[in-house]
Amino acid sequence: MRKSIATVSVSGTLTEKLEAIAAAGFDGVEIFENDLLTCPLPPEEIRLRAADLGLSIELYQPLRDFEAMPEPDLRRAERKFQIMERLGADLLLVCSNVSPRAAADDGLAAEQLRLLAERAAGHGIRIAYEALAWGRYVNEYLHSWRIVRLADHPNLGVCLDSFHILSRGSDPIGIEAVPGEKIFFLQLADAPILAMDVLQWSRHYRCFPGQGDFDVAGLLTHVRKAGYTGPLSLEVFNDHFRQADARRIAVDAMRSLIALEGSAHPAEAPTGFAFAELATAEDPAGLRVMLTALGFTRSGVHGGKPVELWEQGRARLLLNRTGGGPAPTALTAIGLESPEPADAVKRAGSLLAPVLPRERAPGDAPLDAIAAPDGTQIFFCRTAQPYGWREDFAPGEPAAGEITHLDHVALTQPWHYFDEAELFYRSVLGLAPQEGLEFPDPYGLLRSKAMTGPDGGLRMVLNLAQVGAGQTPSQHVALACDDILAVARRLRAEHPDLLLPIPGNYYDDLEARHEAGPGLRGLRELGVLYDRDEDGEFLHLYTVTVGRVFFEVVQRVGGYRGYGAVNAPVRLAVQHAHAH
Ligand SMILES: O=C(O)c1ccc(O)c(O)c1
Ligand SMILES: [Mg+2]
Repeated sequence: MRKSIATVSVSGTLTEKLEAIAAAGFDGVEIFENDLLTCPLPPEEIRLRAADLGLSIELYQPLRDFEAMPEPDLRRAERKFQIMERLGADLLLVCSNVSPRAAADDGLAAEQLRLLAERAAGHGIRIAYEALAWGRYVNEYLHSWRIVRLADHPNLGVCLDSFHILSRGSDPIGIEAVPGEKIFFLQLADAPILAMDVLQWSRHYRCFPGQGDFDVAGLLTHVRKAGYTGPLSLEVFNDHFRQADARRIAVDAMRSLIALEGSAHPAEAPTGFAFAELATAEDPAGLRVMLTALGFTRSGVHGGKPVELWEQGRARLLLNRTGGGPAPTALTAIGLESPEPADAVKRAGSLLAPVLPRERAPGDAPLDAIAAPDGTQIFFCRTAQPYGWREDFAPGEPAAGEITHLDHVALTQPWHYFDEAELFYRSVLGLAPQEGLEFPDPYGLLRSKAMTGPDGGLRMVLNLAQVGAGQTPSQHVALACDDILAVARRLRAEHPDLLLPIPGNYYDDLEARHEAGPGLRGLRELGVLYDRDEDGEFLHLYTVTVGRVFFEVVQRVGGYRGYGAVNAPVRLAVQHAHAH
């Protein structure tokens, strides 16, 4: 289907918006009235710009508060038609009346819309009538369709907007009863479920399909069944997107439509972590001490690059000293076990992820990599033969210790691009978002969302440092083990300085919340934190930060699926105290 986007969805002047939208590969645009009013170019010039960029102007919007009024304002409508003719747009969006002067009278609304459609026809223009979720009387899509049917004019149809339909909890199955040729336009937006006034929700929190909680794909199925053949057009009002880079947001928008249509290259989802890679200084003495204390050994060195392989069980860490400079240790890459790495990278490319050039010497295993929104490199690879990446390291046997594998990695996301990251991991890696959480930090708020693979094999946590919390490190590698108390005892005995100390108040509260069973005994002395849900228990500890990264050791008991979120504020507060 043709792909379009409303100019209100991206930042900039109208010409900047059009350029960004065209660069992302869209076929058309909806021109939002405010973008035209504030543009110094005459409509004829805008028309030419769009044409030069290969964009068709799909729709002009909106005409407000028109129907069911004491008098229809046809003079205003005529002026809009003239502008549209100069613009080369032949579809006008009329959104349902919000004025207190509107009458609750479907017959009157239909009569006036019919008049409008008749006038529009004289200019070769058609009218798409949209029920705003907060319309005074018309706020359900089936109501707008009843009025359109009553008006019965070939130049009048409905505009369906997924936000208005799904925010009100209307059942989109009713769309199938609307003849496809009477659906003049389809606007798509997603949103997180929020308990707030629907107008505020719509104007500030819309996001692209796949970034929120609505079943936009389900709605699209009904629209297709109805026989709609027009464009898929994104219409997103979002405070962050308005401030972000237009080109980047436009690409994100296009990714959303590709994922929604299901037209990306197919690939099986990664099944787990092959490795996590830390970029580190020339002589990462502190990091080596930390890894040794955690039970890792250096089991291999890369044949051609200053990269060390540190292993314990199936937990694998690469220390990459290529940068060599004084930059602090940072988590810069992850390797994902992929059934078919070449397919995985094709899928990522078809979803507009930047595919990184392969840098490998002859004889090295092929490594396909892409860049995640935060710049983290993601390698699709296989640890096992043939083409196992581990062979490049002349590896010895991994050490046997308590640590068994990587449980999850947590990545810090750039400020205005959290939604982009969520859609990226959802569409490219097949991860499902869990409930978004917010944690108090002594100097701000940390927003966090866990993303999990189909069988729980791959877990990632996306963090967003809100205002003030920017200094708190939240990039970390979580290591799974079967006996966290043994790990904690050894650290406590040999490297007490590497353990993040946990306040006694935390344990007083923990003992108040949970009966002191055998699981809880000794946690206070060892600095181990605890959580429990219906499915199991979770024990975890944190190390101090090395550069910009810290480690977490976790033990999952039973079917516990979370990440110890209740304990995050304690961790953040202690990290602050440590850093200052
Ligand atoms: O928020 C609004 O006013 C508005 C305008 C036009 C639309 O298509 C819409 O969905 C909302
Ligand atoms: Mg709309």
